[in-house]
Amino acid sequence: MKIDKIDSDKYNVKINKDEENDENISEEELVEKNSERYNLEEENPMLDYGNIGSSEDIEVPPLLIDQVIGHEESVETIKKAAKQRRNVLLIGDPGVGKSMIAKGMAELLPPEVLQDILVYPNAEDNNNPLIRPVPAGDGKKIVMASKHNEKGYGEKKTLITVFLIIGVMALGFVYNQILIALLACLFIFFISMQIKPQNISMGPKLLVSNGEKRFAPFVDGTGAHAGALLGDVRHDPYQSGGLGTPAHERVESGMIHKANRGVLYIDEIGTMSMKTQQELLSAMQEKKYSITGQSENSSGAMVHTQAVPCDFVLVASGNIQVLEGMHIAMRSRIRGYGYEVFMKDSMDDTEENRKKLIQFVAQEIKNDGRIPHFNPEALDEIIKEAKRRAGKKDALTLKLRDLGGLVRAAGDVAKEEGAKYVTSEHVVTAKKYSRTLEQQIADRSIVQRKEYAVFHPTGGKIGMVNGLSVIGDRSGLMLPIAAEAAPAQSTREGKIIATGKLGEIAKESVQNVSALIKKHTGTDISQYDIHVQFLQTYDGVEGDSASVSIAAAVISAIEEIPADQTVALTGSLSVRGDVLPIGGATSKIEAAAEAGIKKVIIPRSNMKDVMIEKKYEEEVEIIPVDTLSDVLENILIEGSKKSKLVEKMKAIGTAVTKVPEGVNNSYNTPNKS
Ligand SMILES: Nc1ncnc2c1ncn2[C@@H]1O[C@H](COP(=O)(O)OP(=O)(O)OP(=O)(O)O)[C@@H](O)[C@H]1O
Repeated sequence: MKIDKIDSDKYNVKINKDEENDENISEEELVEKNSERYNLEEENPMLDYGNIGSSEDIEVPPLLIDQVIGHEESVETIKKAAKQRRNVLLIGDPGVGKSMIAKGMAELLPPEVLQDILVYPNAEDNNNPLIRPVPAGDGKKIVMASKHNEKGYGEKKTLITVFLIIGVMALGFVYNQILIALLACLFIFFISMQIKPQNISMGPKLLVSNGEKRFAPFVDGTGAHAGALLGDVRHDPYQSGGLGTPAHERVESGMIHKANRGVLYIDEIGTMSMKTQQELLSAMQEKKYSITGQSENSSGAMVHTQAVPCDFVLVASGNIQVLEGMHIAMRSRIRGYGYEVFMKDSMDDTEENRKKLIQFVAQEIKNDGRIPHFNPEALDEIIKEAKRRAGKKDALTLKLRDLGGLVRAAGDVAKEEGAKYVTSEHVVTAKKYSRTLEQQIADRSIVQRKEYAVFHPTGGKIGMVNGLSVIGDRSGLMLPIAAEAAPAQSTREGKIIATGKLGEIAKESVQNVSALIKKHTGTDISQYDIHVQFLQTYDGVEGDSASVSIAAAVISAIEEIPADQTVALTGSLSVRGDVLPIGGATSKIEAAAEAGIKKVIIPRSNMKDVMIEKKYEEEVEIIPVDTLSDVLENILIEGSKKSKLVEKMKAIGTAVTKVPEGVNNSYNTPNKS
């Protein structure tokens, strides 16, 4: 900590020296300056492709589980779970491969133990159909044999009926009693329709068929209602007089039964009703579950089959919030008889992982089947994008569903041009088409805000700063913040009035900064009513990283020192005045550059995450900071008021570094007196 602070002071001196010439800095100089700070030249060296001419030469493993990229530990656990038939709870972001892993698990379960399930009528109790499991493949044969008997009988019956009718009509002609003969024929016809021998109407129905399956079944029960999940018995209005369809014919299996001896996958399990989760739990415990009509008003509710086997492995998944809606007993069951797996959203940027990523591209092309293969430069462009999307410099994203979208979009562009291979240019073009909704909203908001002059990236203004935020996953957004300080109306203490969704964050950061301001500038902000406003904030904006910006706006307002409008800033502020890391550094810097900002202040610890596109490197200077005083030094417009304030504020950093080594200085806030 001590060394950090001393370094940061030195660094600030360097920044200040650099800034003497900032006004006339050329694009090349700016790139050089930025590259010194965040090692541009290190970024994305080409992968050695050896004798790989295109993604066509990359082998795609036959088993789905071996196609899963970047989750080695999770895959290990899944393999263990498959061997022992354990339940699994997969927690992770959308699109990181949860359902893919569950499908892969089904391939690992032994297929030779699969069963077909037949349902038979019960002669003793019509409403209690009988269940008979048979080895996979036999179910169909049994039903076919029964149908064959039925067909033979039907043919015979038709033949006899036809003979009888012809005979009666002949007699009618002979004795000239045609009308009586016609009535007799009609009677014979009705009788023949009603005759069904016992053994034929008792033929079974195939409830679950696994005959042609090479692997254990994988059943996706996501979002299924109770009937589809647990089975149902259809309603039949013709129940009186024996005219209706027999009860066993109306029984429908549920997903839990179809998943017997395989995998039942349920995404967002926490959104399922507690009742259904409870039923699912008892099915898991008993490994068999009787089917009944799910609607109380239906005739199906009277039917109750014998217990139907449902010995499935449950793979439940969702994001971390899903745990809130999950039945406690269900979670405990998975924990006790299975594994909980937390899935990563990024992997280290190593050569091995880059190779896995190009294997992913080859897989997506093969699965899509409609796009050309990628040449090495295009593969490199995908690796670069995976780095950018990870939001960290030494990482590659594992949100591969989204990245797969870019692969397909690039393929479509190449196909439209009739190109043999997808090139890096196609990938760059595709990025424009595969922008997320949030990116499109962010882009449009920049244009709109410029049009309506919500922010002006020139000159200085008191109490107004350009904050930066992210919406969605990775879309940067300018977040202009205005603060106004007026003497408190109440004699006891001032108020912090912050409007909009980010109000709470604004209040917190003003409270955080109040102690610092009082200690180091002597200004007691409780004597002011402070108004903070986020100008034209889009609802989905996340505001954690706005605390440094709010503090800067408030200090500028109280001290009446104008803030530089060519500067944008982001960072999370600690109560001690340290600027802590935030997410989405790259997209925030790019959004600032798009908006015409010249300098962006970011937490120093985020410098390793900066991967802005080449075109922005020439447009914007990135300034790393450690403390609030560094921020003020860079954002406030030069003048005697500023120099005095920054001098005082800098005392925080120096005082903190003077804590003796070995002492945990987080509990030793310097005492000015
Ligand atoms: N780790 C991965 N390795 C290889 N391909 C992946 C991986 N993650 C995602 N994909 C690709 O993305 C597709 C979608 O992933 P999948 O449906 O498994 O994500 P998910 O985590 O289950 O998402 P959700 O929670 O939204 O259902 C996969 O079919 C595959 O093509």
